[in-house]
Amino acid sequence: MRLPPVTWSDVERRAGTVPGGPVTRLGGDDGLTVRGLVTDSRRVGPGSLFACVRGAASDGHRFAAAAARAGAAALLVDRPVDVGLPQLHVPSVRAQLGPLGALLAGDPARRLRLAGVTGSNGKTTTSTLLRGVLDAAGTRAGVVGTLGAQVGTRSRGTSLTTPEAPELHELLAWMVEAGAQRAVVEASSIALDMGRIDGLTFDVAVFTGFEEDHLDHHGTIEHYWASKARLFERDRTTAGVVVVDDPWGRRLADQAPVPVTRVGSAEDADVRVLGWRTGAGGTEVLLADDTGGHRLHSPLVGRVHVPNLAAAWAAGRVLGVPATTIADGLATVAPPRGRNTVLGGDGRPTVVVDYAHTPRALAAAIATASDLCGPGGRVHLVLGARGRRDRYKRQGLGESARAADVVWLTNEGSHGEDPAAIMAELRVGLLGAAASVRTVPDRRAAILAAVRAAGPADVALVVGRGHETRMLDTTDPRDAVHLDDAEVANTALIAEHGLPVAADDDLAEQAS
Ligand SMILES: CC(=O)N[C@H]1[C@@H](OP(=O)(O)OP(=O)(O)OC[C@H]2O[C@@H](n3ccc(=O)[nH]c3=O)[C@H](O)[C@@H]2O)O[C@H](CO)[C@@H](O)[C@@H]1O[C@H](C)C(=O)N[C@@H](C)C(=O)N[C@H](CCC(=O)O)C(=O)O
Repeated sequence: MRLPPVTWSDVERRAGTVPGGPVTRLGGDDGLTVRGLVTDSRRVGPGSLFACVRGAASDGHRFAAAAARAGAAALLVDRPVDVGLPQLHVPSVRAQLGPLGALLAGDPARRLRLAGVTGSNGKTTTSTLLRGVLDAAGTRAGVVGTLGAQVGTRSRGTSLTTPEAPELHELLAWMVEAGAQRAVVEASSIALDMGRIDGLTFDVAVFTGFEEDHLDHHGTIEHYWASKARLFERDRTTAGVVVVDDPWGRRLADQAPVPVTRVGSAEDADVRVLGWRTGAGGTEVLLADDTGGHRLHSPLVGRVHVPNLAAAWAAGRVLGVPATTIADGLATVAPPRGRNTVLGGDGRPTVVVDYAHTPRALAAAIATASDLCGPGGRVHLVLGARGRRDRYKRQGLGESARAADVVWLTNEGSHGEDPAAIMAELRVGLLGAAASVRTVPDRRAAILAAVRAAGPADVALVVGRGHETRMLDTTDPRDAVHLDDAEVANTALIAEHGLPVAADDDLAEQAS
C-alpha cells in the first residue's frame, strides 16, 4: 500500500518525543517529505526514510549508500554518514523505530483497538481464535503473527512472528484500510525485548504459557520471562489474561500491575477448565466462570488447544464480547495451518503435522497423537531439530520423544550445522528408551517411512516445522528449498495407503 508523505519537520518533532538525548537535523529543509520508514536497504523505494540500525550481524549505516542509490530521500542515523542525503541524527535508531514507524504509517494504531498475545507455545492458535471471536462479534479484526497478516479475506506474508516496528505499523495501516476496527498482534519475547511493539497499547494482553525457549537470544530463562512480562506493564495494556497452569504463569498473574483474569484447571482460576475431550473431529471444553458453566466446541484437534481455547474465551469476555458470540466464533475458526493438522484416517493411518519444537510442546503433541490412535495403535514420531538455534533444547526434545513408540530421527533444516551431529544430540535424550529409534537423514524419506510403517490404528506425527514451506541446510538463505511436511505426508498417504475407505472418529476424554 502507498503510505502518505510526511514532512521532515514532523519527523524531527516525533523523534524528539523519544527520551535518550538530543535529535539533530543534518540537512533537509521543511519542504522535504519522506514516505515510509524502511530498515532494510534492499526494501528501500523512492522517497523512503532509511533507518540505519546497528544489528548483531551487520550495521545498517554501511548500507546507507545503497539506500540512497535505491531512491531513499533521507536517513535516520546514530552517527553521521558520508552520503549525500539529509540525515536525522538520534541517540538510538532502534528506539525510534516504533514512534517513527507509527508516524510514517499514518498512526494506524490510533484507529484500532489492540489485543496482544504472548507465550512460549500457543500464540498463533490463540491469536487466530481471538480474531475469530472478534469477527463473530461484528468488529472486523486483523491478525499478525507467525502465519503472516490477515484481515477479512486478504493476507500478507511476514518474515518474523512480530515484524520490526515500521513493518508492523504498515500492516496495521493495511488492516485499517481494509475496514478493521481491531487487531490481534502476536508479541514474541524477542520482539518485546527489541522494542518492536514499543508505543502500542493493548486493551488486553494474553499469556498462553511458558517453558524454556529462545535462550540463544535471552541468555537466561529469567530474562526470557521478564521480556514476556513486559507486555503486562501498565503502559502497555489495560488488562491481562494469563494461563496459570505453569509456575511462570502463576508468577506473572501474581506480579502483573494490571487486573488479570486467571485461566486454567486450578481451583482458583477465574476461567476454570472443568473438563475437555478431543478427537479427530475437534475439541470440546467445559469452562466455568463467574457467570456459570460454558461448553465450547472447536474444530481444532488436540489437548494442547484446551488452554488456548480457554484463553481466547477469557480475552473475548475481557473485551466485552457476549458469551454466546464467543462460543459461536470459536466453533467456526478453522485450525491454523500446521497446528495439529490432521490428515488420513478413514481406514488409513492418521498423520498429524505440528509445529511443536520445544520439549513440552512435543510431549503435548505426542499425547494428542496417542489420543488419536485406534485400539492398540502406536505413535510414529518424525523428529528433528533446527540447526544453529537453541541447541540446549535437543536433549529435552529427545527425552520427550521417549513417549512415542517409534522415533524416526531426521533433518529439520541444519542451517550449516552437521545434521548427523544434531540427530546425535537428539539421540542422547532417547538413550535407553523403550521406543525404537531409526535414523533417516532425508526428511521426505523419513516422513514416507513413518507413513509406510503406520497401520490403520496408528498415528504418524511429524513435528517441528508446522506451516513452514522452506527448508535451509546452509547459511545462505538463497539455498532454501521447498519442503511442506503436510504435502509430503499427503503424498505418502496416498502412495502407501490409497484413498480413504471408511469413517472413524474416536474421542479421548478427560474430566479434571
Ligand atoms: C535477534 C533478532 O531478532 N534479530 C533480528 C534483527 O537482527 P539484527 O538487529 O542483528 O540485524 P542485522 O541482521 O545485524 O542487520 C542490521 C540492519 O542492517 C540491515 N541490512 C542488512 C543487510 C543489507 O543488505 N541491508 C540492510 O539494510 C538490516 O535490515 C538491519 O536493519 O533485525 C533483523 C532485520 O529486521 C532481523 O532479520 C533479525 O531477525 C533474525 C534473523 C531472526 O531470525 N530473529 C528471530 C530469532 C526472531 O525475531 N524470532 C521472533 C520469535 C518467534 C517465536 O516466538 O518463535 C520473532 O518475532 O519472529
